[in-house]
Amino acid sequence: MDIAVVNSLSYEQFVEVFGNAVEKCPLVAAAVWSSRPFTSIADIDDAFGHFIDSLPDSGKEGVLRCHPDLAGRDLQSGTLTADSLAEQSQAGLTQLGVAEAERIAVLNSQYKLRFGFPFVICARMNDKTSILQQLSQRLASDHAHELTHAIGEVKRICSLRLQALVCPTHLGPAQPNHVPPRL
Ligand SMILES: NC(=O)N[C@H]1NC(=O)NC1=O
Repeated sequence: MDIAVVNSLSYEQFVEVFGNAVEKCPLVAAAVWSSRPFTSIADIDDAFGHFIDSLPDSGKEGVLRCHPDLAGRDLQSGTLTADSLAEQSQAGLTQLGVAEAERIAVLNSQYKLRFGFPFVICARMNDKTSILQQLSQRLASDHAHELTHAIGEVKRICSLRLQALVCPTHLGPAQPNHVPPRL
């Protein structure tokens, strides 16, 4: 879908297409629709990012709480969203050994107990080793830093989901040696 098509979507259609850009938070897409017309994917991405940043801490925590645990119950019971399943699978989290699965489950519980929201990381930019490392490291963080870090990861996940939905064409003609926008 290109930008012109995105800009032509009704809000119902926009929420249908982008409703899971932020995991299980269609409200974000519903709010971002007001920022049309968009000029590029980067522009859409900025609108999602600004809306998330504008939330109070309780709203940011709410966004995090909509995320499933990595390698958690939803993965085992087959109830992950298609986006999340593809991401967790790419990071190798569907292929964990018994010890690795146990370790991530223990760390996920400790993390939730400490911060009151689940550990969130952009699975597509990591593998199971770096995820386990960062989970241990971030457990030692303080609440304010961790909230900021986790929301940064939500925005990374969102950027990659947007890139998969919108093709990088612009309203103007393609430039030679065109470099796609960095998200
Ligand atoms: N908990 C968590 O990080 N979940 C997510 N990460 C990601 O890349 N996709 C998710 O669903």
